[in-house]
Amino acid sequence: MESEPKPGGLAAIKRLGPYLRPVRGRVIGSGAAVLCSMICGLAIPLVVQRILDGPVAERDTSGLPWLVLAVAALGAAEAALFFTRRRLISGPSTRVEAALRADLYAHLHRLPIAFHDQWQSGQLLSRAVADLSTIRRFIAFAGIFLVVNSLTMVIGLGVLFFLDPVLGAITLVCSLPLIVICTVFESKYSVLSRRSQDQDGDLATTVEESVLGIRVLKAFGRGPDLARRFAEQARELRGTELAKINVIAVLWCAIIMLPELGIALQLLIGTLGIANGTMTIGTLVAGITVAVFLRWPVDSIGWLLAETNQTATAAERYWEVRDAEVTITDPEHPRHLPADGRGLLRFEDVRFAYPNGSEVLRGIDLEVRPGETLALVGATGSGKTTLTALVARLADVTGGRVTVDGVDVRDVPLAELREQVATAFEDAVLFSASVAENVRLGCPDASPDDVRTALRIAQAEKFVAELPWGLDTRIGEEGLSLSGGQRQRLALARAVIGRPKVLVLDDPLSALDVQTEAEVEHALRSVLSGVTALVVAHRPSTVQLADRVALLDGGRIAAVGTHSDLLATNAAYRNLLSTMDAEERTRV
Ligand SMILES: Nc1ncnc2c1ncn2[C@@H]1O[C@H](COP(=O)(O)OP(=O)(O)OP(=O)(O)O)[C@@H](O)[C@H]1O
Repeated sequence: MESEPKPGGLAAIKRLGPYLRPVRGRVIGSGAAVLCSMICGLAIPLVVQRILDGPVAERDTSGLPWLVLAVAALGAAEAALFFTRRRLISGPSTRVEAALRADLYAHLHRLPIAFHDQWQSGQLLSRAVADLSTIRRFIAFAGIFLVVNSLTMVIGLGVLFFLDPVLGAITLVCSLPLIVICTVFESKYSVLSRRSQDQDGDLATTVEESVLGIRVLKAFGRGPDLARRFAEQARELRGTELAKINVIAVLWCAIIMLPELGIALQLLIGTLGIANGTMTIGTLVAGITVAVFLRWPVDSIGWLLAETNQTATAAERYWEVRDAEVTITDPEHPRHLPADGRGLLRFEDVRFAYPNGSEVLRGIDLEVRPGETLALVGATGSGKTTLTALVARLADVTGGRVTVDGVDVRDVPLAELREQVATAFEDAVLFSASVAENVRLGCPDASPDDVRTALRIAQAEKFVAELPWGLDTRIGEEGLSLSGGQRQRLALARAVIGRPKVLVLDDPLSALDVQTEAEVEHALRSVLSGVTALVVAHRPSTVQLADRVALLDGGRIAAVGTHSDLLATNAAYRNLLSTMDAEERTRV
């Protein structure tokens, strides 16, 4: 996922404006506090000049206590204002980070499956965590100091010109090359910064995939291969980080050398001026003190520019996700599913093509009658999963329409549609939460009784009761501590708990033994007799439990009928069934 930075990284930072607006008072207050603190620091050399050219030069200490008090007061104010800055900014910066993160997370949920198919999860993870931390640091520190330190440099130069125009001119001339060097640095560093942040995302993807797929990797002994790939990616990232360090090192060299050169020149010219009587000792010491005070604002510029660059890249990466189009949205003129509808599911001349592929479905006409269980069979890759995804609008048809009780699913508010159409997938994903919480994902308002009924329907009640804390047992990340069959039964319970009118099961029974599978199907049919079910079947045993079977071939429904009719009349169906049979025997 590597890409060169687009021009306008600063525009990406500017777009964060609406998030900063509610806290702008505190951000400006924090900037003002640190600027005043800097001004206090810059005023101290002016008092020092008075002390040297007054009490010290004239050996008269009468005015000394007030001048010393002024230095102490300015020092105390400088410290207090610095403290105020930190107190003012810490709340707003973390609040902006939290709001950006919450909006990103909500957007990720609204984005269609097609988006998630194309994006590596590690890239999303690094944007949601690392990039947003970079943005927070910028708001709390780098952004404010970039402005304040630039102003301090201008004010400091003004003070130097006020003290002595020659001292001011020396500092100015020594600072000008820095602007050229910083511009060159800017363009080089932004390319490297983007590369390293993308490589960081790739690294996160590898870690995440390895952890999720740890069983497969162990079973196939592929751990060392992955470790090598990880080491290679880590090496690439290290290379980019080293290149970044090299660029910064050149910048730092200039940033340190030029002001030192300036101080040396000030000492030379100043000493000659004192010898000629054109400058006082107080002015020279004050000038040098101001030049030394300006070291931090000047020194920090390199680092602050690096942070700004990194933030521009982070903001760009953030907006890339936020700008991704939400293609599956609520209809403008919603229609509701009829309250007395019984779940008549129809596919009318349905066509579908993936954005980067050819047409998978080429005119599907199919009806699943209310209360009927229809098994969908077809060769691998024939489009069964794709077809099932269209019912709950996990993807939208590219032609034709899908209707539930006569209403186009695209006209139904998404929340209502997904309440009435429940889907259980082949890959039973469970979350790090209790059994009850996992089941309740299908219907957040469900009572404990509803949870138990759903578990009973899915034939999961018995094994859940045997878990150490029953319904409250937390199941590990993705439910890894449960067997495949147990996970699928929980996923099934989650699908039925909301008592949907239409149930779409994408082969959710594949990991169950034949006996348990039959029990689950039997329970499903007896308890939810009013449900219309579309079941992707990979096993003859599942097919036999359905009322009718549809054969998907070449992007069309090649045949529909009862299992026995199709067996008797359709050669392609017989062939497919014998393949399924052979596969099932090898599995047993
Ligand atoms: N996200 C995607 N982008 C592009 N093509 C895809 C995508 N997902 C699936 N396909 C392609 O669409 C076709 C149908 O895939 P689908 O998963 O619907 O088939 P299936 O019949 O469910 O297969 P199986 O029986 O193996 O589960 C396949 O050729 C597949 O490669």
